[in-house]
Formats: sequence, structure tokens, C-alpha cells
Amino acid sequence: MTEHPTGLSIRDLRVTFGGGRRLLGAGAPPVTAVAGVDLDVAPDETVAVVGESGSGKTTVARCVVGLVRPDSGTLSYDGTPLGPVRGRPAEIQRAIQMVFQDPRSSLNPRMTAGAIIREAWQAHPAAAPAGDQHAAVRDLLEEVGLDGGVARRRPAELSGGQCQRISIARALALRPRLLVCDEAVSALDVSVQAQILRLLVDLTREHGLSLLFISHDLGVVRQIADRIAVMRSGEIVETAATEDLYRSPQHPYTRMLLDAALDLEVAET
Ligand SMILES: Nc1ncnc2c1ncn2[C@@H]1O[C@H](COP(=O)(O)OP(=O)(O)OP(=O)(O)O)[C@@H](O)[C@H]1O
Repeated sequence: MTEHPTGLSIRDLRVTFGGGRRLLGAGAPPVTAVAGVDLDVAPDETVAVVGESGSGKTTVARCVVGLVRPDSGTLSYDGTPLGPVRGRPAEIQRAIQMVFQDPRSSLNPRMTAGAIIREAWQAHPAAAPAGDQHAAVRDLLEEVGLDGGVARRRPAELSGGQCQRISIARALALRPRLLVCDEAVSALDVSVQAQILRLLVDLTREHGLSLLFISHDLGVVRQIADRIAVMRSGEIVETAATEDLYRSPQHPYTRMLLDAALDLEVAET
């Protein structure tokens, strides 16, 4: 695997749930969610992690943002070790932002879009704009393709796609360097998915952002990823440049996933 001096680096990551270490149902056997994952995301790079439900993708993402503490292994960003989110230096907390699957439930329903974005600056004053915050909110909303007037609306008054744009604007407000997107377009209609993917591609280019993009959907990741890591039962079975993976998948599991995606496409036409 290529060693990147900068960006995200994950080495031999292991996470087990249950077995006395974490809460599960009574008597449930331990579940190995992540079984020794190595992965790098270089600055400017978009890396997708794909795999079936339960393969451990979300657990890797949650370790990266510090919401799950691994059993062992190392995570670092630009060489700084990444521990649980509360122990991270503010600069690193800001640098790594997450966009969740369900845009509505990840936004506070009582707050307007403008307040949601300004709240990010209250938590991280170092990222707050020097001038008028309301004007900065309008600029951010425009950057994610929304009218400035959306700042006065609450999530319930917005579509799923608009809510996801606000989640992205909130993340961008902190001027991150790595966005972790966990099934960020899965809850959206196909046409809205395409718009959000386009937005993410544009933003990564404009801001030199890197993206760790978690998805079960091979059709989606092809549109956005530079490289794809295929995960199965807690392990990465294959990592390849996007077009190489589609042209000549090496692992039988990757071939199986690609065949299944093709069958789905045929069934839908
Ligand atoms: N908090 C938790 N407690 C117990 N088990 C968990 C927890 N989170 C995940 N798991 C288990 O770990 C395994 C990996 O889950 P994970 O959510 O990472 O997979 P995934 O590939 O993201 O799946 P999905 O696409 O369905 O979210 C699964 O068996 C899951 O049931």
C-alpha cells in the first residue's frame, strides 16, 4: 500500500462489539465489526469504502471521526494521532467533519438552517468569519446551491436534498480538510443523489478537500471516487483505482458485488 505522508492513515484497525467490551443485547456473542483495516486517504483524494450491509463500513467511518473507540490499531491525520473525538485538538476536530445518511435527523429540527450553521462557529470560534455571520451563512448556502433565504427555514420546511446541502454547508463552515460521508446520498431520490454527488465533486476540487465516502452502492461510488476499497466481514479484500476496479476486479467478492449491481441495473430498466 502507498504510504502517504499527509492526510488520513488507518493501520490495522480492529473493533469488536459485545463480549463485555461494549453494550449489546444480554448474552449476545461478540461481533468483530472491523478486523484489521489499513486505509489511506491522501489530501485531494476521494476514497470510497463499499461492501454489503454489516461489512463494517460505518464502524470504520465512526472510528475516523472519533465516535467509536477501536480495540487496537492506529488512526492519524497528517501524522497527528486520532483518539476519541473529545480528546482531539480543536484543530483536528474541525479538520475532519462527517455528513450522515439521514439529513433530517442529523439536523436540529428546532433550529433554522442559519442557526444550525452559526452553531458550528460557536463550537469552533477559530473557524468563525471575522465579519457579518449572516452574510457568511448566505455565502455558504449559495456555495451548496441554496438560496440565501433558506437560512430562515427549519429542516421540516425543506426537502431531503436541501437538508443534505445544509449538512454539507455546516461541515464546510468549519473549513474541514476531510469529509467523511456515511451513505450521504442513500436516503435521496436518484436525481437528487446525482446533484449532491456533483456538488461534492465540485467542492472537493474547489477546496482541495479529501473525502472518505461510505456507500453500499457501486453505481454511486463510481461517480465520485478516485479509489475504491471493498470491504467484507470487517476486512478490506481489494483496493483499486475506480476504473481499474470496474474493468478488472481481482477479488471474487468484488466480482460478485459488481454482478449484483449489474443485475439490479438490468432489472430497473
Ligand atoms: N454499536 C454497535 N453495537 C453492536 N454491534 C454493532 C454496533 N455497531 C455495529 N455493530 C455490528 O458491527 C457490524 C458492522 O456494522 P457496520 O454498521 O459497521 O456495517 P456497515 O457495513 O456500515 O453496514 P450498514 O451499511 O448496514 O450500516 C455489524 O454486524 C453490526 O451489527
